[in-house]
Amino acid sequence: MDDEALKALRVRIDAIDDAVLKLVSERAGIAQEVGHAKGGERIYRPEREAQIVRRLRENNPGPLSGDTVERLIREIMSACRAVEEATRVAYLGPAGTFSQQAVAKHFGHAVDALAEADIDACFQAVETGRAHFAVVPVENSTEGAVGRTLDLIVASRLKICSEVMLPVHQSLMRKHGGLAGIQRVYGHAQSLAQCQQWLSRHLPNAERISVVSNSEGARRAAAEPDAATLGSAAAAELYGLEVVEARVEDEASNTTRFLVLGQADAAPSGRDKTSLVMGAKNQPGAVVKLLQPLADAGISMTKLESRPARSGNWEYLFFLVCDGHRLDPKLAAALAEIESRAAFLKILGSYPAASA
Ligand SMILES: C=C(O[C@@H]1C=C(C(=O)O)C=C[C@H]1O)C(=O)O
Repeated sequence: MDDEALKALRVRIDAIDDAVLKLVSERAGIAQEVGHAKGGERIYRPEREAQIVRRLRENNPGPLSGDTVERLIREIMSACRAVEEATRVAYLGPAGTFSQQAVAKHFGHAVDALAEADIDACFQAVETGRAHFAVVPVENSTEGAVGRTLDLIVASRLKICSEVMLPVHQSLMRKHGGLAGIQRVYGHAQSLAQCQQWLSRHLPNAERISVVSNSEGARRAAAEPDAATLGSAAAAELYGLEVVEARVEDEASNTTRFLVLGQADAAPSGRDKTSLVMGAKNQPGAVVKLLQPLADAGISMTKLESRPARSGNWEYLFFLVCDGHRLDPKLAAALAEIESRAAFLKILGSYPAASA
């Protein structure tokens, strides 16, 4: 391309950037007005943001991917919210964890992300008002449920107001060098489990050491030249490590689902999910009886998970996710019927279904 042609294209790009800036500024101004109209109510509206994301994904003319369009509009909404108030979001720290990535994916970068020591502290941060929201992992497509999150949510008064699906790619990282000479591999138990086949094949003699977080593994690997760690590639930059091999997870579609917890759940968005937990009486057919009202109403259940209730042996709690909002008349009726049959029922929240 000759210099003149390049120059002409850059003039067009500059004009577009000026227009983008003008429009984004105008958008922030309107969001500010909406914020004032809300008058002290909470600013973040997950159902509205989900609708905006869905509409733009549907209207996406290309060549940008749907995921990219979502990332851009979420970042713009993040910036617009920040003009109104600094949203504080607690997550399972330290920095560099997948939980921090989930915060950025959902809330964008214009929030105060607070790194907490454990999942308990994430709940407490919102319960005590130190944070507005918490983002906590609840299940992984390879490794299953995160028990601590389920146990805490039963007792907490916090509500689920959103979900975040994060594709999880594990990297093997070390201070310097390749696979040769790696004696130990650090990682969070979930990460080690997600990569066990790969580790057995490529590093059969390395010891696997479970640590509280992948970031702790990164911290150790940075100090131990014969050690490596698993974790998000973001940690490599943060801790001065080299990525030896990217995408070492056994399942290419490895995804972790996170919940956003707040003081209230979300209003209907048009495509929602509802999470609930119920206690079954210790009787034959009790679980079937509890689920029957959903089946009768033609409501599909996307998840059923059982946990010991910890209130005596052989008592179980059932965590259930179904399609629909608790305010939809059909689901509301089914829930009322379940409540009349269950030893215990708690609705954990209705929230927009994630688009990807
Ligand atoms: C502007 C609003 O407040 C927040 C910001 C939004 C945005 O930037 O589009 C959307 C929903 C809210 O989280 C609104 O509710 O419309």
